[in-house]
Amino acid sequence: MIRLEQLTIRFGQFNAVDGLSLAVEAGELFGFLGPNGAGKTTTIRALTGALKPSAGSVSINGHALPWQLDTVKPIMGYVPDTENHFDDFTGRENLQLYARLYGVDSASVEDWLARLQLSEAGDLKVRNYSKGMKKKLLIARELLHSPRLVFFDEPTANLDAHSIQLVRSLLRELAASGTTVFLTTHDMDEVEQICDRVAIIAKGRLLECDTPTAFITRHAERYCDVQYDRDGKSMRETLHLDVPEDKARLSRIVTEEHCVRVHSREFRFEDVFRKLTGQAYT
Ligand SMILES: Nc1ncnc2c1ncn2[C@@H]1O[C@H](COP(=O)(O)OP(=O)(O)OP(=O)(O)O)[C@@H](O)[C@H]1O
Repeated sequence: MIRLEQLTIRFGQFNAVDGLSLAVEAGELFGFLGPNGAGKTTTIRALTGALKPSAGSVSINGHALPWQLDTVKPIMGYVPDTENHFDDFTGRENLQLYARLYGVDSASVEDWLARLQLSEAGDLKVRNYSKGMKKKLLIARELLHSPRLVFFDEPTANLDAHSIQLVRSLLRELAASGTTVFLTTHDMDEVEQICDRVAIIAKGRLLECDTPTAFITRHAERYCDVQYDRDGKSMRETLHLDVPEDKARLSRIVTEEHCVRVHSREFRFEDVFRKLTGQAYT
């Protein structure tokens, strides 16, 4: 569905995206991660035809962007990280306007208002919406025309815990129905919960691309917290079990001290992200 081949986007002398190659297949929920300023939004702007590659290429279903944008635009949706509603219109009117533009049945407006739990707020002017409501309206708007490929730039930022769960379930449902979902997020739990595959970039370059589980298996570091009692004083240490001295130290504590607790730490996707991007920035 998506192919990036050595994509480079230059602003003056600065390479915001630097020789990035990626392939995303139809129906994948693909996480595109990186620290602030890594080049995620710039890449999405190239993928939605808003920026022309300085070098390399971007294609969707074999159509090169931005030149063949008109061919692929009808199958694409883009939920940016900032919303651009008509504030003096109600939520319902905003969706009705887009439904007419897309040639979509008005029943679809009610369906999407309901799916994003906005039916009750549908007749409220958007200027009176909360940030979270505006984000959900944006998501509804970009899904009205049943796109086969949707770009989401931090879709759960500013949402409460219920809405976050609602949107995550929706993203999984979209992928299950064959829609390709390209997601940027800074929420590493979200990545672990819902992404099929993930690419991590830094300074515009690809660091690694794989499933969340494979990332964790490959990069896992085993730590344990140990607590023991010495002469009535509580002592705590954190030991890195992949370092021989720490492993020997744990063995000594367990056999020679009055050990109260040994607690192994879970290695999470967030640890992988910090490890990889930390290395990229040192
Ligand atoms: N129009 C522009 N002109 C000059 N520099 C730009 C422009 N757009 C983006 N940049 C620079 O390109 C780099 C990548 O920006 P981008 O917005 O793609 O990062 P990001 O990964 O989306 O970051 P964040 O997680 O903070 O949203 C940044 O250094 C940014 O300042």
